[in-house]
Amino acid sequence: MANGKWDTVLIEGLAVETVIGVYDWEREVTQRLLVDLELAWDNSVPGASDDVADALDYAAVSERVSQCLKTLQPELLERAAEEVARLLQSEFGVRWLRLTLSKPGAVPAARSVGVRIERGARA
Ligand SMILES: Nc1nc2c(c(=O)[nH]1)N=C([C@H](O)[C@@H](O)CO)CN2
Repeated sequence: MANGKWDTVLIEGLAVETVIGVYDWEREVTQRLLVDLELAWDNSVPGASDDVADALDYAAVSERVSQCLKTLQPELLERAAEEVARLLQSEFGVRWLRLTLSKPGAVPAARSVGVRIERGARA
């Protein structure tokens, strides 16, 4: 963040049911993805105004991310992550983000598998 603040807005464990996967059977079912987001935002402005219009509205972001994933129906988690990152930057003006996409059912022997990306710059 240009003003030296390192504030974030968090979304943790956002569950989205969608078609995702590379195998034929995966194109016939929905599976649960979990989305974790750290989004750089200057929280001092809404902290002073107490106005949600100054905040990064985590409810609006959650709704849009969920809609994106349900529509995209990608094969790879990597593709899903890139598209979500792109919309957060272009539609919500997020300058930096860390995004984790988990697919808890994908590897039965693992608690979860997934990808994590960071995009943009804090400063
Ligand atoms: N790096 C990745 N590896 C794999 C992915 C993926 O999205 N990214 N996907 C699959 C399959 O769809 C898997 O989830 C089925 O269990 C395999 N590897």
